[in-house]
Amino acid sequence: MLEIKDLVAGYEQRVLIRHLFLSLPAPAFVAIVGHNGGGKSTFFKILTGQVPFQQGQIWLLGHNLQSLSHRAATGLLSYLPQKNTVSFPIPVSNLVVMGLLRNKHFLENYNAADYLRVATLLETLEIPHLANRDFTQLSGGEQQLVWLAQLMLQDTRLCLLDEPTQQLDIYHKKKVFELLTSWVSQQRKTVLCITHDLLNLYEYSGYLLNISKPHPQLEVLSPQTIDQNVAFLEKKPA
Ligand SMILES: Nc1ncnc2c1ncn2[C@@H]1O[C@H](COP(=O)(O)OP(=O)(O)OP(=O)(O)O)[C@@H](O)[C@H]1O
Repeated sequence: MLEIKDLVAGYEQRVLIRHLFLSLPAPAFVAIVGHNGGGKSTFFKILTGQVPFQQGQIWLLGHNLQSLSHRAATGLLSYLPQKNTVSFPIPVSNLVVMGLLRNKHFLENYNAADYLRVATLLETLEIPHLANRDFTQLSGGEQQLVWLAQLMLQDTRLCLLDEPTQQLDIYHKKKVFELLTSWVSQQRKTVLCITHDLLNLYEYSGYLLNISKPHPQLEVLSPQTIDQNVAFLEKKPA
């Protein structure tokens, strides 16, 4: 699914990722953790082609990342950034349906079946009441759930989510982690999820990648590895 060999990356003089090796089986849930400014979002920006890397090789579903253009558009992966803004009024269902954009021909309209899929997803996320609301007037947490619905609609094998539970209340954090891990077990998706909510992960299986460690590697998610990583992250960053 995802093979990384000797990745070195960062910005100008500051190297953030040093000699990262990773071999990720599919499907899998991976929690990506680390201190603020440690390079987690940068790692996703490398995978989506927004930030170049200095050294190494990345293979995604058998494709060499450097030979691919417009990766997100190819349908290989979907990506939910940490900050996503909309500056014009738009009903929630019209924003979510755009998750189907890559399946459409130029100028092809969304149809009733598309909107039915949107309605079903909004039900799954327990936000059907938001369907006709103006997105720009929603709370931060409500907006986050709407973006998640749009990402789900893209239906890609690899999903990258940058702090999808950041603004959610306790109930919805739990609900979203349940949903993400169920995509893996039931729909065979591979989900890479940047999060600071380690304490929400005790009951799930998958992996943990701590970008702040000197030699980050996949660790099997378990109460023990969560506790070890919490203890590590409680210390001042090096
Ligand atoms: N375009 C850029 N040019 C130069 N430096 C950048 C750029 N984008 C991010 N950085 C720096 O790179 C470092 C890592 O940023 P990144 O957003 O990857 O961290 P993060 O681990 O996702 O942090 P957080 O947990 O706070 O979201 C930060 O110090 C940031 O200031």
